[in-house]
Amino acid sequence: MTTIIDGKQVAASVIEAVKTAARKLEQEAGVKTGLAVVIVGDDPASHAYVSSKSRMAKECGFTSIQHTLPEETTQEELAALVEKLNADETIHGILVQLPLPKHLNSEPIIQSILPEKDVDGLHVVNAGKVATGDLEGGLISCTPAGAMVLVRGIRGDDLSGLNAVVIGRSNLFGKPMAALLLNANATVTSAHSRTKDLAATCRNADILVAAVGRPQMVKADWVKPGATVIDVGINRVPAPEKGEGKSRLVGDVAFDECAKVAGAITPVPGGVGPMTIAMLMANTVIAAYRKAGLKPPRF
Ligand SMILES: Nc1nc(=O)c2c([nH]1)NC[C@@H]1CN(c3ccc(C(=O)N[C@@H](CCC(=O)O)C(=O)O)cc3)C=[N+]21
Repeated sequence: MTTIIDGKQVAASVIEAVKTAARKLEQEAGVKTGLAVVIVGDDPASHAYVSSKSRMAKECGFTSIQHTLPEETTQEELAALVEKLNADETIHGILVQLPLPKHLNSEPIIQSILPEKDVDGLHVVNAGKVATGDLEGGLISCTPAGAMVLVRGIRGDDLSGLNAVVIGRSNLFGKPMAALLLNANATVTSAHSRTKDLAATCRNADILVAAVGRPQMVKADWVKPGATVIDVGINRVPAPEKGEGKSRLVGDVAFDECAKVAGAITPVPGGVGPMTIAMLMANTVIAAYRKAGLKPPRF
């Protein structure tokens, strides 16, 4: 029997733990956790993500502020807002929604966020801590952190003796994911567009993680029987069966066929996506605990 991993349910239990932690921080230290989300421009998909982040932050009992800046915002204006939020004592987490409009350079903006407020885990200080295995000291990028929670739910905390293959090598996901798996003692392969015989490489994986952005690229004959398959892809594809002009979300894994081979598999939607938002909330309350000089709970 294949386990369909319910990311929504796991995310809901993370959110419950975050709520409890936020309440405790408020009662014991008088600190209300604060998250600032910054969005530039009017891309509808980005606005949808940002409103679900703001909604979730309120549900967790945080102060949630949203800064919506016009498309024509300059680099200097955005940098000035980040500086203001860095200095704001009531804000523990800052998230600048990506991608930014094309005329803005995201890298200096991300690197200007104080590492202790970088709840996206994208600052080089936080990326470096993940790379060196200092998982208690920094903030871990939300999507790989969420994917690891799902992996641990199936395979446990210690991945000794297991082969893990991560397809994709982005700074946003593939690199930190490979580092987290390695840190949990898996034998890790980072596969990518230049990998020779990707299918054979993947068939070796006890844990297969796909983050390439190609709809349904991973096929059943790439999956080792019994493997844990984590699908990080979110691709919107036409769905004429739902009506003209309609679309649906699919992952990087051909779910129906791979589910017949895998031991456990995440669906899209309802897999890694909800975990990303849950881990963002977890990072924010962790940042608030540290600012108050308290040891944060583990999520
Ligand atoms: N600074 C920054 N940090 C991010 O973490 C960030 C970002 N920028 N830009 C965009 C991506 C995308 N992202 C998602 C979060 C949740 C779902 C999610 O909950 N997805 C649902 C489905 C949502 C739907 O139906 O559209 C699911 O997979 O079940 C998806 C995608 C965070 N991102």
